[in-house]
Amino acid sequence: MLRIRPFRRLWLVLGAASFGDWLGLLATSIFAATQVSGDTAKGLAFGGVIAVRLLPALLLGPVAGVLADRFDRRLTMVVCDLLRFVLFASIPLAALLNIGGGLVVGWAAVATFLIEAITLIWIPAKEAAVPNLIPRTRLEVANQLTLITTYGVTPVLAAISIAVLDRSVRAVSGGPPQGWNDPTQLALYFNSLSRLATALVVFFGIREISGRSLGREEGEEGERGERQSMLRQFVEGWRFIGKTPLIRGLVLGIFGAFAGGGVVIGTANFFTKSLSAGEAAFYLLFGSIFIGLSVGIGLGPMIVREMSRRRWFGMSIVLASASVLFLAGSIHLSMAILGAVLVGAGAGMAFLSGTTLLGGEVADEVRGRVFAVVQTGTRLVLILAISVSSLLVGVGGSRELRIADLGISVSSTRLLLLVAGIAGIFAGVNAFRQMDDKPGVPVLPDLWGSIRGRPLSPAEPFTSTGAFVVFEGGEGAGKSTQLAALAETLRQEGREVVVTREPGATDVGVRIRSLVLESTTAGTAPLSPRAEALLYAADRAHHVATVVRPALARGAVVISDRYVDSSLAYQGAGRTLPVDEVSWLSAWATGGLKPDLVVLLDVDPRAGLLRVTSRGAGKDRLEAESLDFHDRVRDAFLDLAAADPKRYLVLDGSGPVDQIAAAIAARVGGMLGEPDAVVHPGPAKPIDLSAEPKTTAGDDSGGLELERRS
Ligand SMILES: Nc1ncnc2c1ncn2[C@@H]1O[C@H](COP(=O)(O)OP(=O)(O)OP(=O)(O)O)[C@@H](O)[C@H]1O
Ligand SMILES: Cc1cn([C@H]2C[C@H](O)[C@@H](COP(=O)(O)O)O2)c(=O)[nH]c1=O
Repeated sequence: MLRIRPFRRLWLVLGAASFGDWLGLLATSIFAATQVSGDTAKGLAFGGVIAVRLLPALLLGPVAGVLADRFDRRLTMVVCDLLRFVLFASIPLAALLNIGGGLVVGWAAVATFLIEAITLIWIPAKEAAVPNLIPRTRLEVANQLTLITTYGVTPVLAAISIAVLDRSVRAVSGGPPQGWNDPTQLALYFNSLSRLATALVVFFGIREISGRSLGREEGEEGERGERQSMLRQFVEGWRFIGKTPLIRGLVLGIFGAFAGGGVVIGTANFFTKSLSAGEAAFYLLFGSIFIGLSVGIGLGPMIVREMSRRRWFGMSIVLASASVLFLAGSIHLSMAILGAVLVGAGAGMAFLSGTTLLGGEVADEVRGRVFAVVQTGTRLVLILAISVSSLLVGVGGSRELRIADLGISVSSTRLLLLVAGIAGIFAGVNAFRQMDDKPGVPVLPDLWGSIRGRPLSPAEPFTSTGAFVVFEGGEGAGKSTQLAALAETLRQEGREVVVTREPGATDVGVRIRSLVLESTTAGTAPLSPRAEALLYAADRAHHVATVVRPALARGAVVISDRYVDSSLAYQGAGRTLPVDEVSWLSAWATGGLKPDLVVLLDVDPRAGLLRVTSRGAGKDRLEAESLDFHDRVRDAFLDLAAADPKRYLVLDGSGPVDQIAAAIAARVGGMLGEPDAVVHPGPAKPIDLSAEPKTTAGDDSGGLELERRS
């Protein structure tokens, strides 16, 4: 990632600037407190500076995004940083003027307000520029790097630096620091210089940030007379957010997550009391949330791997909110610490996936405005959630609930956490629904598959008016015989029937069939199991795309001699390749197309193979496999049928041909209805890898249907 020159430079300056900003935040607050005397005044000065930092979001937030989308982002960043350079330096310089503590604190507050207002413009410009510097596929890693640098490494470094600076100054001067050598003042000078450095590097070293965007080109045209008004740009930004389900889901999800986080922060102090834990527990819980955040941001993508980022976002919010519920029910500090780590992990993953989605899926011309809304909204939601929840926790008191020997304190704090958790879960589910890019794909199997690098694919959109019947079974089970009989019956009823098979129903398939079934010539290496699986999958992909789907779309009844189950049984159980991998491969090859009915003809492999050899044509490569191999194949077929009994008709293939044919015709006839009213049982669904075997349902099989083998 850091090999990309403009990104490397931006990351370095952002790291330095973020370090400076954290130093600045700590220093301004401490600095203001040291300018006045008395506990109350110190507390007011400290809190006042923090409050003033949050205030501009209320006033300027919405406009900031318009500026980021309207003007050259590089110049916007440079001008903002030069102004911040001057303002940061002005705070300690004011103290040197001997104008009195009150005025110095007043100026610190004004300068902080202005700095924060400028930051509101700088952040959307920077956030909107980053996606233009790197390929989309690397955006997540870039976000990981910047988030960990900004919220993980630099705040810790800043706190350590201030402490070390303070100690060093005291050691050198032999007393408390005075005037310019005060570490808080030095930190502010450093903050100021870091902003100057950022401005210079962005101006001279990262010209790419100026890249053209439609909106800004429009802006330039506007200078020739057609320029959109700022008000219109502002309104359009909001309209875009309101009308685009992905963005709406993202924004609401992020707000929900921040509201939950705010409630956790607002109630944290009372919560630790309700655990009867000491003051240190408060800091322990905070530390745990931060550890969780780092885990979520740093390890999240490695854990979920191929998971759809849109799904991951909603799921992360649900994880964080469910963990808030867990926190609400914690009766011991160890439980609360686990809950706090999980809250942090969920929030970190939501933060990372949300930022990446915003960067990757929002068009450049509105990106600044969307980032500005998120930035402003999150601050407001956070302040509201913290203040309202810290007010409410005081109300209501607490009751002691005795369950067995445990005394659980049921306080308004826990109730608030409960409400926040439930509301967060709703926000997460709502975000998931609005943004889902795999509708119909079951969530947990998809998550499990993704963790193992094989996410489920959504079924290809496809309207079928026909029906898809597949014959499966071991060698010589009687598939071709029964398939021909069924086709004849259906044709006599006046239906369009397409008889096909795997492998070998297409020109490509014929060539694949000879590759997989012809015995290897002496001296050449035998076909490897994986290559064999891929060849069957390739045949299937082409077969489904060129024969099966078009026929189903026409309304025909498609009857295929073998399909996906043959791969699961032969390559999975027979060749002992991981069945879920073979299943995933077939699901991908077929776009998730499942048959409406699978007729499984079960015969003992010994009998089946005898039938095959009695045809006198010799054995192909698979027929020549060992009896053990064929036994495994048979068992696998029966297990698959048992796992999805409604979709299978399992018949004893050693019975009389006519009886088997009658049983099949009855089942298929019942499924299809009257010839001119073909009912398709349901749309194609993705293959669910998590299905556990279930018992076989009874059916109209004329007494031939097999019991499930244990
Ligand atoms: N129920 C049955 N009872 C006795 N013989 C049968 C029965 N069904 C089919 N046969 C015979 O068994 C042999 C194999 O039948 P068929 O070709 O239909 O099986 P298959 O499952 O399609 O075989 P393959 O695995 O080679 O595709 C044929 O000679 C057929 O006439
Ligand atoms: C589709 C499919 C088939 N096979 C095997 C099963 C048989 O041994 C042959 C096909 O021969 P048939 O006479 O047409 O039945 O191929 C397989 O191993 N995997 C598959 O996916």
